[in-house]
Amino acid sequence: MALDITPAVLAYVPPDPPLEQFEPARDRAFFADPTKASLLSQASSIEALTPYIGTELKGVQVSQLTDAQKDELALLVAERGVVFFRDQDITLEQQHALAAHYGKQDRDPSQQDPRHVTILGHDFNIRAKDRNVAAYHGDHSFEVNPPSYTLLRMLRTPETGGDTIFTSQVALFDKLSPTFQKAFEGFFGIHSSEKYYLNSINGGGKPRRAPIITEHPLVRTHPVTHLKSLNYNPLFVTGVKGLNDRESFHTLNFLYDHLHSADDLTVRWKWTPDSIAFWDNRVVVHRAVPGGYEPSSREGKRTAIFGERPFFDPSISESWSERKERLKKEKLSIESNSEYAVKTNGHLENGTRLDEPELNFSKLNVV
Ligand SMILES: O=C(O)CCC(=O)C(=O)O
Ligand SMILES: [Fe+2]
Repeated sequence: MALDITPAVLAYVPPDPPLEQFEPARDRAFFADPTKASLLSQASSIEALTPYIGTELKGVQVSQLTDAQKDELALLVAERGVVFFRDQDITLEQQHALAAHYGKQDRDPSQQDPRHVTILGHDFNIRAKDRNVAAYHGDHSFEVNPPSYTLLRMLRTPETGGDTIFTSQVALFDKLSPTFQKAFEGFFGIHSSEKYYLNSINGGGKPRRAPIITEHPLVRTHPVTHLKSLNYNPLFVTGVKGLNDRESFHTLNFLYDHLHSADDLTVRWKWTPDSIAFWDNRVVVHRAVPGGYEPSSREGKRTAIFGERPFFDPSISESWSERKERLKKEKLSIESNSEYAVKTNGHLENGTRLDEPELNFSKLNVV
């Protein structure tokens, strides 16, 4: 395999240097009303698709959101991992404008218009190949500043097939034993774009940047929710820093198993034309389900923005279960505090309940 690809790499010198680390603008979720009243009161239905991840909003056109609603959507995405919409009336330029609201757009070095990535249908055997979008991944996790808010809009979809699966890394961390949680909190994953780069070159592409290898904490703190999340994906994480080869191999195998047996922490989205998935790429991994449909019947456009450099700060972070426990206790002790009660037990005018204490991290959203 190495012999097949080496000559192509040697023959091609990419024009651009790697991106330097930068400080992104403050996460827009910090600007949101924690109750998200403006966004949610407009929705005709708010459906949590699974307990841990994924909410579908109906009756909302993302192209029509006010700036306040866009900020509230960021907070909802950060809390629920991924938010879905159907029947959206939005142009590519409007999609770019929406992305730009959230920060500096991730520029994909392999695309003609690097502001977005064109996603096509996938036709291969998921069991035979684990080097592409069928492998669980966080988009561009090898970047120094990997993407945070990421939006995929499907223009065309097959009648059946071509679904995408999203899994919560917050929940994946939470389901580890306390002993593994502690151990992993000290680890750094090695994220590499080498395979991605080689695939691109071997597919006839001319990526603008050389491959990069970046170390990121294996457990990260979400800057807004302050929840602890695993920061692993099998497509780009090639090793664990400081472990010897066998230790690294078996640790990655464990993580692979942990992720691939997490049906309970996962949502599977069936696309229809003009539907959207908007996810927080910092705390969610996803995979495309390939095969069984005509690839040319599927096309999407993905936009993303650069997030902060992943960090882990134990002094401000909690696991999902710790958060739930604390909110339960605090609620008991400050039940008479009406402001808090509104934030954690709000009801929409139309009667739809939106509290779910574990989904409401309002106390930390305002730091
Ligand atoms: O094709 C898909 O379903 C997912 C593609 C993907 O990985 C992405 O948009 O980041
Ligand atoms: Fe992806």
